[in-house]
Order: sequence, then structure tokens, then C-alpha cells
Amino acid sequence: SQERDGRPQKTYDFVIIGGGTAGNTIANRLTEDPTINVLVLEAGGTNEGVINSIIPNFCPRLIGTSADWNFTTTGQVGLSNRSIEYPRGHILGGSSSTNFLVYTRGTSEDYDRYASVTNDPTWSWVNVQKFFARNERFTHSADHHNLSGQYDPNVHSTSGMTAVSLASLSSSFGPRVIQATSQLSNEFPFRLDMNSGSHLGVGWVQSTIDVNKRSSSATSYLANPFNKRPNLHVQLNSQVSRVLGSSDSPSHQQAFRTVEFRVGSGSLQTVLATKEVILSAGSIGTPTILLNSGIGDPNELSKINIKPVVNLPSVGKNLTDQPLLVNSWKVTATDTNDEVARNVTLAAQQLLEWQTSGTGPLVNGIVDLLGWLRLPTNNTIFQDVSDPAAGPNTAHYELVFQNAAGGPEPSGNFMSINTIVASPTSRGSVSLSSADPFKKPIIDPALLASDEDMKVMIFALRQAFQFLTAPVWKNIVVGPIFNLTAKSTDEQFMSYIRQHTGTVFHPVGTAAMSAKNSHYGVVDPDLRVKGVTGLRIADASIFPFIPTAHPQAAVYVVGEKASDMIKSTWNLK
Ligand SMILES: Cc1cc2nc3c(=O)[nH]c(=O)nc-3n(C[C@H](O)[C@H](O)[C@H](O)COP(=O)(O)OP(=O)(O)OC[C@H]3O[C@@H](n4cnc5c(N)ncnc54)[C@H](O)[C@@H]3O)c2cc1C
Repeated sequence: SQERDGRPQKTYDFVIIGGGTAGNTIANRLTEDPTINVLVLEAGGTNEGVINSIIPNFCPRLIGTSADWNFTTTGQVGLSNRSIEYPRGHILGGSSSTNFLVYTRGTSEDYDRYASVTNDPTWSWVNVQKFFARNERFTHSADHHNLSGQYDPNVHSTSGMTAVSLASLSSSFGPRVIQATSQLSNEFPFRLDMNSGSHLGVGWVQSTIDVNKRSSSATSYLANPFNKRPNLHVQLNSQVSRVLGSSDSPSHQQAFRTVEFRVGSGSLQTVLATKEVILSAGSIGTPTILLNSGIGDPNELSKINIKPVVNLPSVGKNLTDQPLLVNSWKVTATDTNDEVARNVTLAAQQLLEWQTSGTGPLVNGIVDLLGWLRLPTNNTIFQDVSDPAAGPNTAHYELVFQNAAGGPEPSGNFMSINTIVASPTSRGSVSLSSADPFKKPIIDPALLASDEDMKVMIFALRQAFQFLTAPVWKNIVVGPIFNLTAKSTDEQFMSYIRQHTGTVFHPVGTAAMSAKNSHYGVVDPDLRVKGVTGLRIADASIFPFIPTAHPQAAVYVVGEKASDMIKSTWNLK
């Protein structure tokens, strides 16, 4: 049952903090057992009827709305001291209700590295396959086109929860990118399926789209009939301030089974989990709640008058995100997606087509193809620091191909090759400025803070120019609409990059897992918070390294794997 104003009862078996990507996954799986009950506390409102969340192509419109936490970063040293918007989903489904829908798993090396740093083989690529399969329900595209040659059906599941599909074909752009991969096949090989565990190359994007609508954790794991389960209570507009400790006998550790929250701007109340509290508030929300609860670095907490309760200095540290730079070129092709932003009649037509027949350009997200690429082996960027990629088959940088300019242009047609540092070396933090639990945290994602990340971004942008030397672009590409050419110096690249880079919205790592008994980290590989009882964390904050991916698929794996572990701890069905 979804309740907006009703007060929850005072005890549950499990309380899940955050009805987001991982949180709703766990809410569904635990309530498969009718003998236990679960409360989900979600700060945001309902996803139902939120049209910008439903129509795939409208995804960017959610930024800055009430479905967004509307965070901003500190001044970023790597971005000429600019502070930038830092969106996070504030709505049932969390960021899975507001993200840009790209479905990428990362590489086998990403998961094998999680297994090796945590000393727990259950995190290896081979061992997490069943969780991808439980999550994914691969489906057809809105235009029913033949998908052969665009993906590998052998690495996909059709029986999971969250829909995944290829885009409907709408233009000459995608086929041109594919042709360029055969013309420049050494540097930019074609990749049939980047979700096979090996992602290097350029291929078609897969998205969490159910034919023509967004598929989120709210529309899949909390769909009817799951949301009608009598043992599941989802409480919206309920922001958690803290988890409260009490001494647990006989272990003498602190138990954190009491959750403090308020509904709307009402007064504080508490609810008790008799079995476990599961913290799934995301990479920003989770460390914020932990720090407010006195779980973190005791010195830093004392300075802002929060009583230190558990000494875990890694809370809020290790924030890792991927810098993104949007780069657009003017083209002679006329079948781009630019016109709709400046033509209200066309916009109304597209909306009507989506509403009446579920077809047309709005069924797609905003990304057409992706490329996952490495620096050449003789490149010297990582000669003095260790290579941050998860392994030799994992990308250093990513190219994002879009059949439009990055933003609305007054006239003309465009294409974009956006560049991302996929394996960054920079690390930032989430911290608090005061003991007020409802105050926004201080977010420093340290974008392009390291020299290596800047050098990789320069390299990636040079490679975007290189991609456009393929013969297929002759007579198509007119030139960049930014102030650089392939011949510009590194200094010129650097100054442009610092002025214009932002984020691809992938913060992770602020409550990282590490091996049992290790001197750093926040959770053990079973996702239990170190040194306490009653509290697990399951969301994007637990990754010790950023998945070399748009991370939602990996977060769903965290949700499914956490559910498995919790069920086995408590002998649930
Ligand atoms: C604009 C944007 C675009 C993105 N694009 C993509 C993409 O195309 N592909 C991709 O794979 N990934 C993308 N991502 C990233 C991806 O969506 C996230 O990594 C993933 O959804 C995170 O899941 P999570 O469970 O960790 O957190 P979330 O899904 O964000 O869930 C956290 C939930 O906790 C709630 N919460 C937080 N604090 C509290 C509190 N104190 N009390 C109660 N509730 C609380 C939040 O409201 C939210 O519902 C994007 C993200 C954004 C913001």
C-alpha cells in the first residue's frame, strides 16, 4: 500500500530508507515472504502521472523540478572553480525515475575487482550474472524493427523485472556512426553488445525503456500487484534524519534499528525495525544520514557538534564521479533531433503521436550510441600513477553519440560526441556543515581534479575529432560549434574543458565496501555496516570503485544481491 499522509505503525521487520533504485528492489524481494513486513520511507513524492518521468525523451526536463533534490557542488578546482548542479531523484524510484535511461553493466573486470578488493568471490562477474538476470526483462522496440546485428540476445534475460530495449530507428545518424566504425575499425571497432562483460568499442545503446515508457524501480518492482501486498508499506514525503543506536546485548555493539524521520515538515517521529534497517538513500543521502547519526570521522563530527557514536572515517569519502563534456558539430544532415526544441507545432505533434499510438521520436531516450575506449598502450598518462581502469579490457574514456546539439540552437542541424572520463583517478567527498539533519550536505565530486583526468579528457576530445575523419562524415560534418579544432593546442583544449565540463551524474563510493577487518571502508562485503548491528547499506554508495558504466544496472545488482543476503540471514522465502 502507498500512503501519503498516514502514519506508519511503530515497528516493522525491516525499514528501508529511500524508495530508490536499490531500495525498491529490496522492498519487492523481501515482501515475497508474506510472513514479514517492510516499511519504505521515501523523501520524494509519487512517480505516478509525472509525465516527464514517463516519456523517455523528456528525461532531461526533471532536473531542477520537485522530483530532484536540487543539490549543487562546491566550487570545483578542476572546473575553474565553478559549482554545478548535482541532480538526484527525489521521487519514488529515486534516480531510476529521473535518469537518462542508459543501461550498461560495466565489464567483467569491474566485478572481478570488487570480488578481489573485498576478498569475497560472490561479487565476481560470473557470480553476479543471476542478479542481472533477475533484474532485466529485455523487450522489443516501439517500432518493432529487427534487432539482429544490434545486440547479442545470449547475454540478456527476458524474465526479470526492469524493461530494457534498443531504441527505435529514427534517422540516418546511427547507421553513419556504425559505418564509421568499419572505416576506422582499428581505433573505433564495432561492439555488438557492450553488456556482455567486454565493452570496448562502439555500439548501440540499450535503455531502461518498456517499449515506449520509462521502466524504473517504481514502475517495475513496485508495480501492481506488488504494491498491493499487505506486508509492504511505502510512505512518501518522509525524510529520514538519523538512525539511532542502542546497545545490543550480547554483542555489546551498537544496534541501529531505530529510524528517525518526519512526514513533510511535520515533527520528528521514530519507527523500529525488529530485524534490520536498510539504508538505500543513494550516494549523497546515505553518507548524509550516517554522518548525522554520528557514524563517521569523530574529529570532523565533533567540529560541527555532532556526537561521534561509531568511528568510521571512510563515511562520505571516496566520492567518485565521471566528468562529462558536451561537444557538438554542425551537420548538413536534416534528420536530426534539433528542430523540435524550436518548433511548438512539431513538439505538439510528437506528443500527440506518443499519446495516441505510443510511437514517434519521444519513445527514445536522448542517446543513440556509446563508445568505450582505451588510451593506446604507448600512452604515458599513467606512467607515474597506477592505471585506474579495472583491467586491460576496461575503458579509460567514453564517447556518447547524440543526433542533436547538446542544447537548443536557434537554427541548423547538429550532432554531438560527448566525452566522459570513464575511469577517473580523482576522489571527492560528501560532508556536513552543521548538526541540522535537514540541511543540504557539502558535495565535492572533485571533477577533473587530477592531472590524469584532465589529460584523459583532452585525449577523448581529440579522439572525437579523429572519429569524424572517417569518410562517411565527408559532406555531413561542417565543423564544431565550440572554439577548438583538431589542431588546437593542449592548453587551448584545457581551458575549454575547464569552462564547460560537468557531470554525467554518476556519484558512487561514499560508503564503500571493503574486506572484513580492513582498516578502511564502511561496509563489509555482506553490506553490513562495520562495527554495528542491525544496519545494512544497499545503493550506489557501496561501490569501492566506480563501475565503468552508467551505473543503474550495477545498482540493481546491489539491490538483488542485498535481498538474497538478507533473505538468507533471516531464512526468508
Ligand atoms: C540526471 C541523472 C541522469 C542519469 N542517467 C543515468 C543513465 O542514463 N544510466 C544510468 O545507468 N545511470 C544514470 N544515472 C545514475 C543512476 O540513476 C544512479 O546511479 C542510480 O539510480 C542510483 O541508485 P541508488 O539506489 O543508489 O539511489 P537513488 O535511486 O537515487 O535512490 C535514493 C532514494 O533515497 C531517497 N532519499 C535520499 N535521502 C533520503 C532521506 N534522508 N530520507 C528518505 N529518503 C531519502 C531519494 O529521494 C531516492 O528516492 C543518472 C542519474 C541522474 C541523477
